[in-house]
Amino acid sequence: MLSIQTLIRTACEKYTSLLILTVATIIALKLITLAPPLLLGTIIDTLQGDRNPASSTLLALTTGLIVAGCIHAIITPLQLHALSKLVQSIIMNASIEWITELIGKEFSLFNSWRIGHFIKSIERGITAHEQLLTFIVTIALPVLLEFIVVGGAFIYIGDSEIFLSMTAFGIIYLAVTHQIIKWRRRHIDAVNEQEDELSAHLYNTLNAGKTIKLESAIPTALHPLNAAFGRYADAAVTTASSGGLLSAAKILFVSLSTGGLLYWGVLDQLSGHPSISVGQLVAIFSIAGSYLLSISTLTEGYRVLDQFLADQRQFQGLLSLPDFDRSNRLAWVDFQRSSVLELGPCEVAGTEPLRLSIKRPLAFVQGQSVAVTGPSGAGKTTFLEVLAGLDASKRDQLSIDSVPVSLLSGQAHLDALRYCPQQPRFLEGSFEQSVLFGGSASPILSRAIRQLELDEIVTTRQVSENASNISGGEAKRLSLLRLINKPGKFNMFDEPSASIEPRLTTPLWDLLFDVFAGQGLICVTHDVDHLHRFDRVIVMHDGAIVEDGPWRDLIDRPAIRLLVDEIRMQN
Ligand SMILES: Nc1ncnc2c1ncn2[C@@H]1O[C@H](COP(=O)(O)OP(=O)(O)OP(=O)(O)O)[C@@H](O)[C@H]1O
Repeated sequence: MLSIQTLIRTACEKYTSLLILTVATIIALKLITLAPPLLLGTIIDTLQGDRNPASSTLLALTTGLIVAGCIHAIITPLQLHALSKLVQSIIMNASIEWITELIGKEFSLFNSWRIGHFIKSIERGITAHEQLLTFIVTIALPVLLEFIVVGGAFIYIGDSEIFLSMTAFGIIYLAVTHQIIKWRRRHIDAVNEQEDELSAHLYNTLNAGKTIKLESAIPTALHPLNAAFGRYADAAVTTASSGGLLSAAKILFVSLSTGGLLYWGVLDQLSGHPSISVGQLVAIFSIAGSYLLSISTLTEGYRVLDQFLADQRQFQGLLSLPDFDRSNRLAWVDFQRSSVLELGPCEVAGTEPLRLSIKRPLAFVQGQSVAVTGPSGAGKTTFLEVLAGLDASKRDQLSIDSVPVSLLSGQAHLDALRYCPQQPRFLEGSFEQSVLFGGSASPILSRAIRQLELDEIVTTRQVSENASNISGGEAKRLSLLRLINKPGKFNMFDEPSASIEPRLTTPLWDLLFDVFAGQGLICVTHDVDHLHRFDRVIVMHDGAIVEDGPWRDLIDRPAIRLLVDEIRMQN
């Protein structure tokens, strides 16, 4: 997570010329805004002081006033362009960095994240940084510059006491505002929490939108969402009302300070020996007014800063979650030609019975093909994910050629243990992008594409978002290509033949046995008709391994026959 200092350092080091241009345009704007009140004051004094003022002088002063307005109009878009370019460049790079970091988190987190909630937190984290940078460059820095410029102007006019009194009053105002902002923080947190909740409900509801409509269940489905809208509205009202106090403080500050200033000016004029002319009074009043407004804008910036810190804390929480690839792991290991994957006794807890309970050590030889079967909910996917090293808490018990997987770098781990989940997932775009995720095609791929009858899709189509333009069976077949294209030492498929039409089931298994002959092939499958083709079959029930051996040795056992009947019925 980027701290405020890092944001500022990035602006100074990487975007120096943009920063200089932004600051220069801001200074120019501040200086040019001083011109109209000073010129106006001079015009008034010239008109008042001289019975026959030179018309050329007055016309020159008036022209100066108009020219100042024109310069102001020219610099403003330039300043906005430089500012937004600076802020957006920094935020874009930071956002890319954050998302890369989040994608690199542990596998298990991807199951637990509530996507809508998560998206909202990221969005708010990014917006907070954007607002903070804008605040620093457009408010904090200009107010500092204005302090110097206005201070100089008042000293020049000879009224430094007025300037000091205004500044002291501004400091009191900021202190009061600080107390209000501190008191308001819990309301802000509450509204943020409700906003995240709302986003989570919205995502879930829209995700299930098609089914909700099919079941005519809109009122039921919208109930939690509507309740979330209600809670958000309540929290938003409280926050907005508490924000009213800040507005009241601002109005009080501006009216008391400008009123006080005018009071002093009027008394000065009435004294008989005024220390300043009417024109100077107009100029002072105008410059001081904009200075006081800038001080009140500072509080708005402070409110944003406070919000930023809250969003930063939440975002920091996400970024501090454990990474999959930690440093000091072995980037490269000289594995044996035919490796052995071993898993020690371990358990994965869940609802009773245990999701997985491995009582004895297991070994998988690379040349072996292994099927994992059992009824639905037996723990097959849980087991396969442990074997693929996706469960961080079991990586110490998992080893390849006696090297614990926990010691391997992320890349070495994922190159050795390849895993194809049950649910096909794609990126959007061309075949290489969407299916191979940017990888290049190996020589074996064209044969696999032909055998799985995917030629037409691969050559003519682009996979759309959510793969909505291809069928479920096509998606499943396409998803298998990744491991075929880039096999590892052990290749694990979760239900490779699920959703595949019966006509293509045998060619699919033929392909897998052919491509992965002599390499580790481990498949979770309900496809009992093809179990005899595997060297070894592991049968699971209630999270435990109940049988393990060649299918021909297992098939005649009465318990296995019963399980096979159960699996066939579920198919
Ligand atoms: N994230 C989770 N938290 C808690 N329990 C879970 C979780 N995921 C799955 N389970 C439970 O763990 C058990 C094993 O699930 P698993 O997905 O491993 O079964 P499976 O044999 O692959 O089932 P299927 O053949 O239906 O895909 C099931 O009872 C399931 O309800």
